[in-house]
Amino acid sequence: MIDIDSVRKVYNEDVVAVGDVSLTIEEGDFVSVLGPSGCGKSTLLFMLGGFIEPTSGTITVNGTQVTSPDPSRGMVFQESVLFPWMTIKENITWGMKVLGVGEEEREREAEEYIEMIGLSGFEDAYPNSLSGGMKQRAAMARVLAVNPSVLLMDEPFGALDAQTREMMQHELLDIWSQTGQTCMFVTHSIDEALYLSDKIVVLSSRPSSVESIIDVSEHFERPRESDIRETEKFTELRQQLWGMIQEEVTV
Ligand SMILES: Nc1ncnc2c1ncn2[C@@H]1O[C@H](COP(=O)(O)OP(=O)(O)OP(=O)(O)O)[C@@H](O)[C@H]1O
Repeated sequence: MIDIDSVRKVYNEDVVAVGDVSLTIEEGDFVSVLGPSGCGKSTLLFMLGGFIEPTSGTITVNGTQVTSPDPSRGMVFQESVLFPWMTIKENITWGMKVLGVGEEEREREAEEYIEMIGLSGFEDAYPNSLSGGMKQRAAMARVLAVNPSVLLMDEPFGALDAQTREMMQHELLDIWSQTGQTCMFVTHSIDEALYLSDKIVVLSSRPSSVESIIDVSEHFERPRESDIRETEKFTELRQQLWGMIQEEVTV
């Protein structure tokens, strides 16, 4: 369980990036964060990752306070973070190597994740020879290979074309259903948040706090098909969320 308790972040003593956020995320839940531009979504995610320290308040994961980055919390960024001088397989096994996992296990795990993420046949390719979508899949495999219990994603599909983005959303749900990780997903896309999430957290404009939490799992069962986007309920929830964010922008 993730417990975010009265977390505030002030940059340079005057930019209140996160005002006062309290939130509980159950183990295995897929939670997306929406909110007006600049309301502190990425800052909140980086604090969860342990990359940035809150100015006040605490974040605990399964009872342990987050004070620094940890391999149990994997992070996927908008631009895939891969070493260009390493092959896809070397990139994926790198984190395990750093953690001291033996070669045989590294090979076995890498093969499993390469298959899971649909990159079989590209093990020995270098990142520059892959498409944007393939690079992002490899970046995800690299994070998943160290088996984090929490997956933090900052607009991971934001740089992809619409079609690839939809495919990646589907694949992410497929992987998540197999791994059961707790996911926190930051996005600007209401549709993406609705399709992927159990819950959607809407943040208010700066200084941000939790404006509302929408329970999507109440309305859509899993596994989800992409045609849930055509349902009346989806349209209704999209309009509700759009209204909330618009209201925050104009406050
Ligand atoms: N390192 C930093 N130093 C100073 N101010 C920062 C820093 N990082 C972010 N900010 C400011 O903090 C606020 C929140 O930024 P953040 O990127 O967390 O918001 P966001 O909701 O993710 O934004 P967006 O929706 O545009 O991606 C913004 O006003 C931003 O300019």
